[in-house]
Amino acid sequence: MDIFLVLLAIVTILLVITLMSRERKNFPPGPPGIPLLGNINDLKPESMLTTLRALHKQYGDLVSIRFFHHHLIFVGGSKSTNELLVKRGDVLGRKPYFFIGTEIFQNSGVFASSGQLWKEHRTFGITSLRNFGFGKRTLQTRIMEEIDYFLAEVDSYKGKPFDIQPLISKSIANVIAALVFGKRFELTDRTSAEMCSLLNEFVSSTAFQSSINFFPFLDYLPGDLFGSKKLKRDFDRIFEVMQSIVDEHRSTLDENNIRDYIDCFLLEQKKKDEASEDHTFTDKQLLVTVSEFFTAGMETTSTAIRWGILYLLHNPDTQKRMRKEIDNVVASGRFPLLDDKPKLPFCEAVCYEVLRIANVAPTTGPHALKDDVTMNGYVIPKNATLFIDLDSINMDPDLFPDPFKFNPDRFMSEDGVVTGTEKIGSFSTGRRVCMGESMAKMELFLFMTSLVQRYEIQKEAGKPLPSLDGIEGLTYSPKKYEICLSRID
Ligand code: HEM
Repeated sequence: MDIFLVLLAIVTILLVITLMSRERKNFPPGPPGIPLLGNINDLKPESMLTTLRALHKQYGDLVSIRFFHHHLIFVGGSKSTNELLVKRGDVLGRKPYFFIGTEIFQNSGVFASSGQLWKEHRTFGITSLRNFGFGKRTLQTRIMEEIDYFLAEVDSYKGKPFDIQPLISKSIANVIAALVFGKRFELTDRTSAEMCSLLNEFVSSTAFQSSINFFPFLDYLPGDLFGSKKLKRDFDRIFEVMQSIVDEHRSTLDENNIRDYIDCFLLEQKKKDEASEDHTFTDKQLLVTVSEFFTAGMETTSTAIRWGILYLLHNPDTQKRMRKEIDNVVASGRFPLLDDKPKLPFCEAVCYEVLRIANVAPTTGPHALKDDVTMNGYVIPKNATLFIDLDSINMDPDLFPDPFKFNPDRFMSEDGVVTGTEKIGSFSTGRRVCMGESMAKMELFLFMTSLVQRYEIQKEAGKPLPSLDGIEGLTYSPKKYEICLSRID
């Protein structure tokens, strides 16, 4: 009898999966996959880039992948992405289930939230952070201060080979920390080093397309094959540190001296509490938003700078040309600034080429639609998980001929002006476009130009050039490498 029941249960489950995984008419095309299991063999997080490139080549802008009964739809290409996210505007609905967003960030914050909560806190975040320089030129002063510390630390290596990752992470973390926490950490600070290391590991060791993001039950299996338990442990520690920063702010909050984003939030919370209003300015919302801003603001930009240094190492002529341009415009004894940018078009073009070719965010995070959407003759169902494949824009040979070649001149017009940068897909587009785009571009330009002005980027004598292959995770990051930075005096 028991065996009969078990068999019946198995057959029922298989039947349900089969029925749920049946594709409707005009479903976006994709590889056929194994019955019931779907395409679990076709999309491996560690080789997602190459797989998605091949799938778009074969099937076009819309590609569907099935994990058991669950459909993932990848929208690629500039035209289709714009059609969906810009022309149709308000198509994105509630965030679908994904482990990181649902279990770790509890669908709070900005990145992991949706609907009214997302709208309110995206707007509040942008407005509050702007008071402290976010997206404004006044942020330059903060970045230049950090560059001073950064270069002093670089000097201490005296041209000897070293891994620049921890230093870049901590320096970039300090820029966002100034806006969000109102303070910078010493470059030797152990907590800051621990946060950066946990977050770097988090983004390189998991992917939005990992099975744990679609099948919550995997977290309950014994052991930690899918890394979900470690992820929870690491975030418990990150939240613990963030909570202590929030507590410190709460105990020293002064309405007449608002220091940073946390203060703005706490003040808003207090006002709403005092007015006995129902509101979303909860402690959980604060903790998650602060952690998201810190993660998004630190990891992506520092990864882009690391790619930039690596590409310059591989392209010494580009370094020389940047340095010549800087030396012609910037008097010795000071660093390049944003006001110099119009006179440093090649340097700016290099930054754009780094953003394009490095593909720091190869796909967006998961999204879902409010309703079924018909496009390019296919129907994208609202219960599918949707990803925008930004890599397919940045590597589109029609937009960027010979896309795998590092060629900053593709962004230079014949009369030496920066051009064509709007074609880049790196920050996504539409309502969910990256909140920190202008900050990231500012940091990339200022860090890269100051570094090239002062040092020659070289590989360690006798060693081969480090690989330009990256590690696929939540972001696409370079493998660990060492460089020598020899001072130019
Ligand atoms: C090179 C650097 C960066 C790249 C390539 C990048 C890329 C992106 C992309 C592609 C998205 C869209 C994600 C999606 O739709 O799921 C995004 C969202 C976001 N980014 Fe960035 N980002 C960078 C730097 C920054 C910085 C410096 C911040 C500073 C706070 C930031 C904050 C955010 C936030 C909060 C979101 C979520 C926006 C929303 O869902 O409304 N990013 N970023």
